Amino acid sequence: MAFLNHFTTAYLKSFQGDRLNKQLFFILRALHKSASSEALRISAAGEEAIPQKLITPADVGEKPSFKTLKEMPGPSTLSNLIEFFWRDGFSRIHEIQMEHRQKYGKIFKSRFGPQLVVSIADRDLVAQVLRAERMAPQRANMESWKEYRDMRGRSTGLISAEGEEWLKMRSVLRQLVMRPRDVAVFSDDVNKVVDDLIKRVCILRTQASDGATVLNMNDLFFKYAMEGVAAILYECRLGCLENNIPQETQDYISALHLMFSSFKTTMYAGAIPKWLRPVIPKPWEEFCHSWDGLFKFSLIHVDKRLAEIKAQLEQGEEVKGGLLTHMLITKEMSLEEIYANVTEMLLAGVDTTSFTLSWASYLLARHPHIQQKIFTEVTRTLGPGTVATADDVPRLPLIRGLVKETLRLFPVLPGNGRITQDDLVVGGYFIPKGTQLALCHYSTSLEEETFADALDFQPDRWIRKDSTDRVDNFGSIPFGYGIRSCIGRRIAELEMHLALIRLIQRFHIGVSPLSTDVKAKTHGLLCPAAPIHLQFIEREN
Ligand code: HEM
Repeated sequence: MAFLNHFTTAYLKSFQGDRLNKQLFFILRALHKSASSEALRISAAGEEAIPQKLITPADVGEKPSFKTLKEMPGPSTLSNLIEFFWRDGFSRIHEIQMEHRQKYGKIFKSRFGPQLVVSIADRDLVAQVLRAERMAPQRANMESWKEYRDMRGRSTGLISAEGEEWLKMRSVLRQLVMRPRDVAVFSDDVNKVVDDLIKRVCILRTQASDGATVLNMNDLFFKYAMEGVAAILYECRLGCLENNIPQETQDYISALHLMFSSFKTTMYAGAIPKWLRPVIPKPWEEFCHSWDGLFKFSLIHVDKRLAEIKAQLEQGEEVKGGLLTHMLITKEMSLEEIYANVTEMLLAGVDTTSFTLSWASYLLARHPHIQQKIFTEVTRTLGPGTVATADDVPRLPLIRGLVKETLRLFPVLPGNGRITQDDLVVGGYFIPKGTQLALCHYSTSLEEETFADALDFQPDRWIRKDSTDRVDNFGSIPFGYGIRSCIGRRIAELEMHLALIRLIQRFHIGVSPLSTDVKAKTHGLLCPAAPIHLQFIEREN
């Protein structure tokens, strides 16, 4: 989901902010106040209803004490250019976030040509911005995504849609997958994919010279995540974990790799102005080519299910099914909207989940004592050999802590974006409506004030001691927050929890001598900078 990274949005929107003066701010605020006093945000499962809070002059004191964007510190355009284009800053976005936080403080600005981005690297300020969101928050300018869809006559999906269009689709989808109990029904489907994951681990380790090592875990988890999410979205199996992967699945994987491996290329597709495309055609061509591949795959699977449903109805049979069947039968979304949403969800759901699983198993391997503690919890709670379902997960707080802690240390999306829909005062600065914000989740999740010994891997820090003890959420919000947060969160958690439980039940996971100390790099998402090789040693039950 390279699109979510704040630096990728840098080119997207021209900034008009510094011009607004403080007097105008008071007039605008007064208008906003009357319009929004009773506004409540949509209440959704897992999306708390929060009274909309706009920043008013009263909030900032009778005498305005806020500063303008001109006064905000930050790196110069030139140093940014050098950092990104000469020093390959694109692969160190998470580190640059930390460096800038250190150097410029909780809030700073960066300029990328005409685009100004305000970065917010503080838990409480991030909370303030997200709590003040309106009904349909905007993440970034999605012009290039929309242009492709218009060109091909396709609809936008949740990621690329905005405003009313987005709100309509979101209200359909959130009813289907936002609550843990909505996705619990997919436990059996996901467990079948976990069966295949375990079989694959067994095959791969027997092929290794030591009979234990699986090389490049992310390759395996990529296939697992794709198979898992497709089992839920398309209600079918793709064969990713088989010895011979079917051609159409392979074509899809290539399209997906093209979208991400050429991260810079796809980023430039949006950055390069249309008039320059005849001179530099490759980025836009590759961008369109990978989208063609992704849509083609969804069309095949959605159309197949649609044909099955029609045949069943013609036979007078009762139609039963999962998510896709529900969407096709209820027709709350048009067929084009269904194509677009399953395409975007599959795109969003594979690398995110597989990187997190790779990091989680790497961390387990690096911390055998913690792994043993989790193994003990799992065996004591479930008993030997039990295949866990979603209903068991609440009784396994360390498994949940493992995933949360992994995402705190390695948030797949190290930064997220928002375009302000109101004028705001944040951290003492006046930020005009329409400003691109970058929420620096990587840096907030490593803040000592929120997480003691922040660099240490401690899954048990997420276990509540009593009902009053709340681990502060805004320090680490890997799935985002509020109405525009990750729609696939519960699906991802189900896939990760069930896979990790079974791997821990069956194997002791160790670091292979072939794997050195693996660091993170940013490649759109935060991913391992080197392949992770792990040993899987069968446990004796
Ligand atoms: C570890 C796994 C995952 C992580 C860490 C993750 C993280 C995120 C984040 C941070 C956002 C942006 C939220 C915001 O702007 O506030 C997001 C959006 C989104 N994610 Fe995920 N995600 C994961 C897995 C998935 C899966 C499995 C799916 C689909 C099945 C999915 C589908 C989406 C979609 C469609 C959006 C856009 C939502 C909207 O704009 O309404 N994600 N995700």
